[in-house]
Amino acid sequence: MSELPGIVIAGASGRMGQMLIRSVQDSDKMRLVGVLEREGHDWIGRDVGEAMGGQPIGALVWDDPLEPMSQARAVIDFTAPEATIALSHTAAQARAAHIIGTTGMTDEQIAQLEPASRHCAIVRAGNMSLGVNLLVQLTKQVAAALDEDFDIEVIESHHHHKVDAPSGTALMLGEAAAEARGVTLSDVRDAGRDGITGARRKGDIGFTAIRGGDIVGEHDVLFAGPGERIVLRHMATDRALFAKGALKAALWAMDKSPGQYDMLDVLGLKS
Ligand SMILES: NC(=O)C1=CN([C@@H]2O[C@H](COP(=O)(O)OP(=O)(O)OC[C@H]3O[C@@H](n4cnc5c(N)ncnc54)[C@H](OP(=O)(O)O)[C@@H]3O)[C@@H](O)[C@H]2O)C=CC1
Ligand SMILES: O=C(O)C1=N[C@H](C(=O)O)C[C@H](O)C1
Repeated sequence: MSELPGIVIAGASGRMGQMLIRSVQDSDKMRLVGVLEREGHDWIGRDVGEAMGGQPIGALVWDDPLEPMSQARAVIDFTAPEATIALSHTAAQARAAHIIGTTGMTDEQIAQLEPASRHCAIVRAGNMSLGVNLLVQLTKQVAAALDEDFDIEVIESHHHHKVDAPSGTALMLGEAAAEARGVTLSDVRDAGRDGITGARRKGDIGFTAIRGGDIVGEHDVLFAGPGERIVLRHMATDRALFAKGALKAALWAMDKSPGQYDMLDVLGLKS
């Protein structure tokens, strides 16, 4: 029996789920003990390698999370808000680290993760890439250096399947800018302009969401001031980037005390 730590992937048939399964299979630091899909999904009970159209890999698709998670040190979860909240209870019960990439969670849903975080480590980030997390820190630096004569806009582009807006990453960047300015994002957030909106309110942080084609994920933070503009940009061209960050977070979190963490903790970028 392998000594490598066991990993479970939730949302197995999803875009990120399948990418994560391939990444764990390619890793020599962890082993896949099972994957999760929702009750009634036609992959349930099958070997996930075969379900994905390839060779069997010895990991089954489960609808009962407790079974595979009893053998796991971490579960990686890129699904949907309601699925993530339900899974947090099982991760807590199994004392497995819960790595959450799911975006689109409301403040109320995020608060519902707190009881689980008393029993296991939770790492949650709207973007698991090194580049975006560096961009968060750069955004803080630039926003702190400029006054409100510079209007801040976060512009994000994603594929046409994406269901939430603004993206989790855009919100991370907006939070970073707001924190650096000493304001609360909900007080200055300006999203979804349409019609006679009135002039831009000084100090607002605006969000624009573009959806189209197969764009993996692009984020600009624009600082538009009198006579000059600064644009900080990240462009993701491959979802493997997010999977790489998630695997790093899983290895990091499995030995951590219960609590809530983010990718700045994992990457040692906290200022
Ligand atoms: N933090 C990061 O770095 C990144 C985060 N993301 C986020 O990850 C999430 C998933 O993205 P993506 O893979 O593109 O989406 P997909 O729609 O391709 O996959 C979502 C998966 O979650 C499952 N799922 C959805 N709702 C439920 C539910 N209620 N119960 C159980 N399973 C459920 C789906 O199953 P079914 O098909 O049966 O509905 C599917 O397998 C999104 O929130 C996205 O924004 C994406 C990339 C990077
Ligand atoms: O849904 C996606 O695809 C992505 N979602 C994340 C987000 O909402 O920011 C991260 C990445 O941009 C891809």
